[in-house]
Amino acid sequence: MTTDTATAGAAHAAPLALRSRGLTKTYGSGQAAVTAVDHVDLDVDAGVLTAVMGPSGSGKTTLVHLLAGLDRPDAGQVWVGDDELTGISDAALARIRGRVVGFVFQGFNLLQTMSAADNIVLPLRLNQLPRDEAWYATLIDMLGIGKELERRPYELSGGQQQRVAIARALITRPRVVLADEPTGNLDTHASAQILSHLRASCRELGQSVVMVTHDPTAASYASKVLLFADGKVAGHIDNPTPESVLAGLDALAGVER
Ligand SMILES: Nc1ncnc2c1ncn2[C@@H]1O[C@H](COP(=O)(O)OP(=O)(O)OP(=O)(O)O)[C@@H](O)[C@H]1O
Repeated sequence: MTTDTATAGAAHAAPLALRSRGLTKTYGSGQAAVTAVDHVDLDVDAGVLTAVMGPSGSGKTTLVHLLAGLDRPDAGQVWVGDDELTGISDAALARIRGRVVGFVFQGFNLLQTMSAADNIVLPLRLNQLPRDEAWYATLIDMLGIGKELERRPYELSGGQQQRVAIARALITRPRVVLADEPTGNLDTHASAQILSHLRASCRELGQSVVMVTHDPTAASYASKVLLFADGKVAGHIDNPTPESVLAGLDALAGVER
């Protein structure tokens, strides 16, 4: 992810999964106003895993909700590929969002009355998209959930549920998957598995993933870490390691090492 100042709509050498210009969101008004996202320009490369890190309250969740079209900005624009998510009707937004954006949010509810398999294909039904059996089989195989398909979510472990949620996010082949703390409640082993799957879906399947995390180890699975502070992009780290991420966060907080 870069913060270049290329004009919106200009040709780019590398394909972009996601783009924003002047993205701004303020909560409240008057003295109580908080600008959670403050004129953010982003270019997210296609086919890579990007992590977003920063202090609590810096605006990360607000940012991914705006990028996903789950929330409306006060100003600015968002594009997923060539589709603009801003400045369109709710109906048009829902139509685009259902087809081009996938979500993996912490505690994102799987429907308990449905089997894992039915949960996974639900976005296809909701968006009247055809089922691609080969793609379904690829996802089940990559995520290792072949034995879990007929079980209900409450019969699955947290890690298994999260893998089902990832399959559901990927089933429509969305251009972008946005994930908010996708490993927040998982143990180290389950986290490593989920992150490997997300990274593999980028490397092997050309998926683009933007993931908010507080965990430097989780962030080190990404190709790029975006550092976010006070609603703004404060820098980024290429090819991150847990150490370089910690150093970046310390620098952000003004901590000497
Ligand atoms: N619905 C809301 N109403 C009012 N203020 C909000 C709302 N949602 C978020 N905020 C405020 O906006 C700022 C950014 O919040 P946000 O949740 O985006 O931060 P974050 O970086 O994701 O935080 P954390 O890492 O703690 O989850 C915070 O000051 C928060 O209090």
